[in-house]
Amino acid sequence: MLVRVDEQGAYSNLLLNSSLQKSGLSREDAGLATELVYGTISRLITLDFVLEQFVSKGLVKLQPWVRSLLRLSLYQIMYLDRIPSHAAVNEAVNISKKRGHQGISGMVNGVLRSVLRAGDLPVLPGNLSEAKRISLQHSHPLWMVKRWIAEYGAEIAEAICAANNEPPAVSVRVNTTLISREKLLNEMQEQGLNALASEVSPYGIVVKGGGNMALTPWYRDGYLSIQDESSMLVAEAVAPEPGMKVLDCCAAPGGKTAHMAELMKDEGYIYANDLHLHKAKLISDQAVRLGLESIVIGSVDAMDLDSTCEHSSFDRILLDAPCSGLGVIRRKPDLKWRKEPEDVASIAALQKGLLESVSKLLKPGGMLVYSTCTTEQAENSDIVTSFLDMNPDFTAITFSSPIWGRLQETALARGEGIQILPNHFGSDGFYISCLQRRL
Ligand SMILES: C[S@@+](CC[C@H](N)C(=O)[O-])C[C@H]1O[C@@H](n2cnc3c(N)ncnc32)[C@H](O)[C@@H]1O
Repeated sequence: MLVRVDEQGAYSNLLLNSSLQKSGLSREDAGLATELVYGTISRLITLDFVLEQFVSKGLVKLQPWVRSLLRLSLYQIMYLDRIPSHAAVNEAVNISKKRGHQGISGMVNGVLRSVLRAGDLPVLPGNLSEAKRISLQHSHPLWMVKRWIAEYGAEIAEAICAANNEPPAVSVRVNTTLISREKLLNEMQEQGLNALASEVSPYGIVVKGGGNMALTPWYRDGYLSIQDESSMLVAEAVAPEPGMKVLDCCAAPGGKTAHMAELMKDEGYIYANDLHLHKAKLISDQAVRLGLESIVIGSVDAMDLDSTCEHSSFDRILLDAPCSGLGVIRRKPDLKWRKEPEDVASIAALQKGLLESVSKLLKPGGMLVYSTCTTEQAENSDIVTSFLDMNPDFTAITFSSPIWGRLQETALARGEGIQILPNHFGSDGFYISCLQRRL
């Protein structure tokens, strides 16, 4: 998997899902494989910085599988307590004997044993700038660290990077049309799961060490969906009521659409649209699984919704916009190596156009929620602030969740919305802004 991500640009989350499904590994081994793949990818800059000091001909000259093997082994030595270092080295030597020749296994053995002798790593040069130090120590691209320092200051930038390297918690959203959170929580605890009520969302349960929750009968029977806790706040911010007419402009795979339908007790009408038809189909799969009938699927460019839907006709609109995704690096660690600074500017131009266009479809007195899973103000508060400047008939309103007070204490109020960072609650980075059209 590591070679395929490195060489062919494969997406680690998709590759892991498909490989683990085929592997027949036990729950524990699948968990370890996931940790090894994500951990090695997450810590790439630090691992390569250390390895460069021990591989005399340099990492680029190595065959891809040898480079990946060294990174994987060093990751275990530096970051995992449960695997004894000598076991990681022996395993690496065995693998290199199987895949290569004597010379390669000798080199792998030599490099890793020198690493062990070197003691505590990494040893960083003392003269680094703050940005460079954070980049090397927490393994994030320098441009990203610099952006976060400029936006949030060095201390928060470092906390974001550290949080991004923590394995994400598994959280599920309760389908309250079928069961209450309390009842599902009790069932889970009775079955021996380490399950706790989410402190971020009243619809969430955090499950530790429970493996893949999509394989449980609760998932099959529609009692729960797998969703990040921050992401659960978005439908709550939309606050749709039974009987309302709701538009979800960029809806696939449908997590927030389904949540809105659940909040509406499946009474009313939700038009769930996504540019990509194959992705829009995922929304109907979820709706069927969850027993939700109020969702109607569409597939057009959201820029064209204002010519296909009646103006001023929706009570609520959710624009969960396509974004750079820099708030979800914990779940998709290879994302930090794929993104370029230019990506933020180009997606911001699209977001601005989408917000302007879909806002025409909102009824006077209705509410439009703009959300993204990114940390970048260029995609968040800047978009909302400039929209409000251009549209005086809209005004930003306070998020009406019962946990708003707690959110307000921790998350940042930014540009008429809230910015949740990955270090705030250990959930995804999200931006949410509620915009009301004046009557
Ligand atoms: C952040 S994701 C939405 C996640 C979704 N709201 C959920 O909770 O499951 C953004 C979605 O926007 C879609 N998209 C991108 N550009 C679009 C456009 N111009 N019009 C409509 N959908 C678009 C993508 O296919 C992607 O599924």
